[in-house]
Amino acid sequence: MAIEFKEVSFKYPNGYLANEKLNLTIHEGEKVAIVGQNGAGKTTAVKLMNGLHKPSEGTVLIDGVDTKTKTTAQIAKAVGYVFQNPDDQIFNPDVYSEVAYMLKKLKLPEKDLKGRVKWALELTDTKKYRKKNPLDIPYPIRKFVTIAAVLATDPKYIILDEPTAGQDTHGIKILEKIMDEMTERGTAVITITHDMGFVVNNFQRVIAMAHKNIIADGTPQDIFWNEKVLREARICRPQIGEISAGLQLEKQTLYMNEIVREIKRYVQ
Ligand SMILES: Nc1ncnc2c1ncn2[C@@H]1O[C@H](COP(=O)(O)OP(=O)(O)OP(=O)(O)O)[C@@H](O)[C@H]1O
Repeated sequence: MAIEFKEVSFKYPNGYLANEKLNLTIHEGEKVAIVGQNGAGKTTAVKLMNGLHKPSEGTVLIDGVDTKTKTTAQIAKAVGYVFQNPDDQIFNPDVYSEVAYMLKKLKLPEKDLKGRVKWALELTDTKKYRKKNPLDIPYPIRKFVTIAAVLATDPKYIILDEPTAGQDTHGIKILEKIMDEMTERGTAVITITHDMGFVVNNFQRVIAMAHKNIIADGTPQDIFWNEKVLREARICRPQIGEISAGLQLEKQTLYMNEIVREIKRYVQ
């Protein structure tokens, strides 16, 4: 079971080509970060995954089914997409209704609906806001409300578009807990982010995009020690990597525990 892109290109109605011949496979249960400069085509690519966009050329398959043969609503049952801007997603007058909305549409029995909403609100730490108007709560929490609304539908694949934007350390911890819980349940988590520290701490697979295309797909080590990829995707090596490079350690690393071990070896 997988999301597969085969030579996928996408052109916006104004003729702008935003993705060009993308090839990609993401399996159920995988955790993947997508990184790259602004305008590289990341959001366009993930919208192709859940049918918000259909390819201009090539094929997107969800568990073997061509997205062109399904409506966005049908695809969204398997592939949940959390918008970059929560205000593009939220339209209900209170948090509980927002999280329950899709489940009502799917005609889930009342008991199951309540259980799912409770679970999603607890996992995202938004339960205490359930009676509030989403517009009256701060942006980072509003973002978690939109995550809860998608989690509640229990998708096989979940896309988080820049979930780290505006989050403090507490918010990042909640995000990490959500991603871990989802991958444990076998859900694939696909995350666009500009926070490279978050990437190395949470992902073993990183896709780097630049100029409408995927320029690298590998481990954090493959991505962050490749100067050409860093330059083209206009991304920075995470701080631990910079320190490691600056100190010219024998074993270059991106990870805190490893750099501590390496430095201890020098001072002992
Ligand atoms: N509706 C649209 N019509 C025309 N061009 C668009 C449209 N939406 C996006 N684009 C263009 O497509 C390109 C890719 O946009 P996309 O949002 O996929 O990039 P991104 O990598 O997600 O960037 P960011 O990190 O800034 O969100 C950009 O140049 C953008 O201006």
